[in-house]
Amino acid sequence: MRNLKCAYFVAGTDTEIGKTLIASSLLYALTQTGLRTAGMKPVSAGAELRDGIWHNDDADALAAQASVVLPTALATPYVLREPTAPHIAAAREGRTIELPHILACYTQITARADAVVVEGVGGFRVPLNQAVDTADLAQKLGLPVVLVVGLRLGCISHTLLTVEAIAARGLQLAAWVANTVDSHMLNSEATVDALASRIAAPLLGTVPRLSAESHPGAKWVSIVGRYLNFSSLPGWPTNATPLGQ
Ligand SMILES: Nc1ncnc2c1ncn2[C@@H]1O[C@H](COP(=O)(O)OP(=O)(O)OP(=O)(O)O)[C@@H](O)[C@H]1O
Ligand SMILES: C[C@H](N)[C@H](N)CCCCCC(=O)O
Ligand SMILES: [Mg+2]
Repeated sequence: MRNLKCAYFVAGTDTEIGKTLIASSLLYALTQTGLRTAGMKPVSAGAELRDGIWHNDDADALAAQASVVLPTALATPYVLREPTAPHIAAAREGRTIELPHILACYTQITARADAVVVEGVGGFRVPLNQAVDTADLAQKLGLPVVLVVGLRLGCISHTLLTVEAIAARGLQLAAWVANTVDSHMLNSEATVDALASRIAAPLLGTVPRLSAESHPGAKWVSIVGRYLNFSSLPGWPTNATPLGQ
């Protein structure tokens, strides 16, 4: 913990809306500054067996942008096999997700890294077991939250509910990102404006829907950073150069 300069909890308005993409982009930008960076996906649901090891795509994506190599047992203490609600996936494997174990892993990670990005699972109140959910995990970690909004019809209410839940846990909403899920959405700019006028935290930027055609041969993690200005994040390293420059 002594060396830790910054750490963030990346939450989302839903599952499959870009948390991993934005968390990876954050890690990419932090790694560029020369910091020792680590990614954590404490609970993952959906894994495939390769060479006798269960792999989760999110955990692998974060690890690919981090400079500190962590054992899976620390970075992702719960690699669950089925791509379903984690408490259900865990129960079907005869496992129970335990918050104290996740917190102990996080503490060990902070001893090895200067910057840590933790990705949540699904939306903000996904159950982890019968007693606790992702919001409890975020609260116990006590990290500033970066909220990824999946920009599509319905996201206004999802976002405002999530912002309320973050505040109810006494957590700091450090910033939010609008990530385009539906590129055909009507009035997407007005939607972002409507959210911006209701959220008392900075908008890091709006990420368009990327495609192999729009950005041929490009690494998406670096492309995403061009649309985001991370500098308002608490603890953001002062030597970081905006990725668009
Ligand atoms: N702006 C974007 N442009 C193009 N593809 C995107 C964009 N954002 C996300 N995606 C794609 O959408 C899918 C879901 O994104 P991602 O895995 O980051 O979501 P998530 O919120 O982390 O999901 P989960 O709840 O499973 O962790 C991925 O295939 C990702 O590459
Ligand atoms: C499998 C998926 N991609 C996520 N990892 C888990 C999403 C759980 C959502 C649970 C829910 O809110 O209903
Ligand atoms: Mg993810």
